[in-house]
Amino acid sequence: MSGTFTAKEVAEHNTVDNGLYIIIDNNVYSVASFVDEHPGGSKILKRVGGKDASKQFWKYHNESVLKKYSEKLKVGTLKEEAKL
Ligand code: HEM
Repeated sequence: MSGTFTAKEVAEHNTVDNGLYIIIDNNVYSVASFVDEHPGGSKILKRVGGKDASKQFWKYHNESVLKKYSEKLKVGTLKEEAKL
């Protein structure tokens, strides 16, 4: 599954029930299936649902985490002109 999302569309997916999308750089991830296994906890992920979490992500992780989980969690990319 892969698509292009506006920031507004991502913002609509801000709960586990509707996919819990988060933006990291220009990519969109659906972390609903992952929240319960997130080593950093589910709470912190739910808090950034529907938002750009790039800053928080890079504070706690490195590129290898994205490499490992992208295939499973990435649902698309952010529409460039719609970036907040
Ligand atoms: C696609 C999204 C994410 C994935 C796949 C992911 C994955 C992981 C993994 C695998 C770890 C274990 C440590 C490591 O291997 O580096 C971890 C730890 C952690 N993550 Fe995430 N994470 C994601 C998003 C986020 C976001 C958006 C935040 C903050 C808002 C966050 C906060 C943390 C914290 C605080 C830890 C614990 C760090 C520690 O104990 O040292 N994560 N995450």
